[in-house]
Amino acid sequence: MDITRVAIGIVWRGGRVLVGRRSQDVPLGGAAEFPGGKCKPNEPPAATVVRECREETGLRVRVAGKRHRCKHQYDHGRLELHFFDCVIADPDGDAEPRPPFDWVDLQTVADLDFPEANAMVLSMIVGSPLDA
Ligand SMILES: Nc1nc2c([nH]c(=O)n2[C@H]2C[C@H](O)[C@@H](COP(=O)(O)OP(=O)(O)OP(=O)(O)O)O2)c(=O)[nH]1
Repeated sequence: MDITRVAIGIVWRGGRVLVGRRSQDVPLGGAAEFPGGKCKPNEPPAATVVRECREETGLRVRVAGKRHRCKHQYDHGRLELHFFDCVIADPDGDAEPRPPFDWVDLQTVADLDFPEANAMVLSMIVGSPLDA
């Protein structure tokens, strides 16, 4: 069965992370989400996450490290999810994300309605935040 590779960024700044909301007309519509998306053929997930963060939030990020990898079966397909800790590439530059993305306190993040596949990574980041 086909598996779709997805790369997702946990973008940190001063104890907060970037969170958006999925459109209503896509799978998992209306859920909270970290920036990310599907990997293009032959595209390494670390490159996907930088590209998707730029496309979705307007911000340039760099990968600080791998955080978690898991597989998850949704009704809309089977995914292999690669989660990366990321930081703003230019720490002195503008870090105002494009809506619906916004900076959210880590304490608040765990209460949001993220997709099922995020459950493990959410407890990981709350228990062990990146100092950025
Ligand atoms: N962006 C994002 N996607 C997530 C998260 N958690 C989670 O299970 N997903 C799932 C939802 C989707 O099935 C998949 C991401 O695919 P997508 O459809 O958003 O990707 P994309 O931006 O490349 O979309 P497309 O325009 O090519 O359709 O990963 C998350 O935190 N962020």
